Amino acid sequence: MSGTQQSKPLGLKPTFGFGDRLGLATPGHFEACRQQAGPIRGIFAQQSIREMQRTNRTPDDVMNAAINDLKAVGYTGEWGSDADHLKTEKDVDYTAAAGFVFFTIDPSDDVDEQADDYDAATLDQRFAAVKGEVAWLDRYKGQTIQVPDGPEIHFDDTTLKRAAVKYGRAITHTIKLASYIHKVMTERGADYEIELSVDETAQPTTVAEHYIIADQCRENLPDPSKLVSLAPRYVGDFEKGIDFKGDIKLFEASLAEHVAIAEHLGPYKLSLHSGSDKLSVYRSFARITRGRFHVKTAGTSYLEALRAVARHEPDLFRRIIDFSRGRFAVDKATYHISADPDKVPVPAAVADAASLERIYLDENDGRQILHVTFGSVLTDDYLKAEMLRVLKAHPDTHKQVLAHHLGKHLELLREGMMEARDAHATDERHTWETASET
Ligand SMILES: O=C(O)[C@@H](O)[C@H](O)[C@H](O)C(=O)CO
Repeated sequence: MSGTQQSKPLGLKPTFGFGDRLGLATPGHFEACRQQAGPIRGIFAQQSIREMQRTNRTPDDVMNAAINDLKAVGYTGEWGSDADHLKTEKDVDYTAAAGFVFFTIDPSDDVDEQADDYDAATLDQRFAAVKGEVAWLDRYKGQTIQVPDGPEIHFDDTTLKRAAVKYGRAITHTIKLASYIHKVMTERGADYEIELSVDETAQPTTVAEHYIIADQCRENLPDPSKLVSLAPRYVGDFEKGIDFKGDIKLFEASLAEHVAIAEHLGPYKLSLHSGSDKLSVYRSFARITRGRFHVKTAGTSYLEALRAVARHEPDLFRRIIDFSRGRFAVDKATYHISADPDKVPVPAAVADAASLERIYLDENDGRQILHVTFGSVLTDDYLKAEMLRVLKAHPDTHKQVLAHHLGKHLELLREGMMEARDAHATDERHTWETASET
């Protein structure tokens, strides 16, 4: 298979992840890129281990769906593949064998998610348990570091203890898994790149914690240049399938500090997970990162597939809604979402098909009910077969709704990049334009 059909590392170029849980979305994803991406590169094969487990799909299924659909549209440009939320060496073997070249390390199971709430006594107790794993602590002890164009960070004892308790074991896990990825890809003779993601944790990553995580990666990864992306836990709420919740000005100010650290210790991109539908922050995310970003989406494409089903077979859409409502209480368990099904009318109470589409695909609570139950629907033999039948019978509708919806995402990101370029036209610092040439 020719090189142009294989995914490749995309370095510091602006990238957008198109998670496809069905294996039929790439035509619409590619069309969205064709219409709106500009210099943003598409990562057309992106699934987490969790998603593949929930949909009974393999890394080969995900990779081959992207390759075949890109070949079908005659695309010979560069594109990426993201083996997302990897936690173990087995996850690495499983996805590397399918040809993935971008590996998202997720050490969140080793993050102490209550660390910010510990009082001094509890913090000392927790610190005693991790002390043996954080020999790096002395490197920062008593230091005050002024990050160029960024925050002044004071590494006082409490800050260091809290960072050690919160991320100490996650740093160890990251270095170990990154070293294994390096070994596997070197043996395969394949280039690769890494993202570190702690986005799915309860408490925001402080600038001191970001600095320590990135500095330790720079010191200990076999090839630090392979760390092209980092997803801290940002301030604000990034719930699945709906727009950003929080103070945008606070988010922008915090993001600017994270960007300064990434430029100083990297450079590497900042990554935004659960990027689906975060339309209110996209322009500032692209502007403040100056186009040095990665955005990940997945659930929103599943919802657009349901929109295509709703438009052609409303009775099947009703059946999927009823089934999803029955599964919601169980499936919502691993997500941080605020949907309340009691606030959403059951399909039998909504006669009009257009109203049902609006309630369950354009309003927050309905979107989240359908979003988090994707795994149950896509592992129900009848509903999955019916959904695939309708989408295969109406590929143009599926492609059109995806291109329209994901196109809105890309358009806002591109506008933010243009704002950055205009604002920094005379700035000699690396901007997204030079990155996109490397
Ligand atoms: O649900 C998943 O496992 C993925 O969508 C994962 O959350 C991914 O990293 C993401 O944030 C896409 O929106």
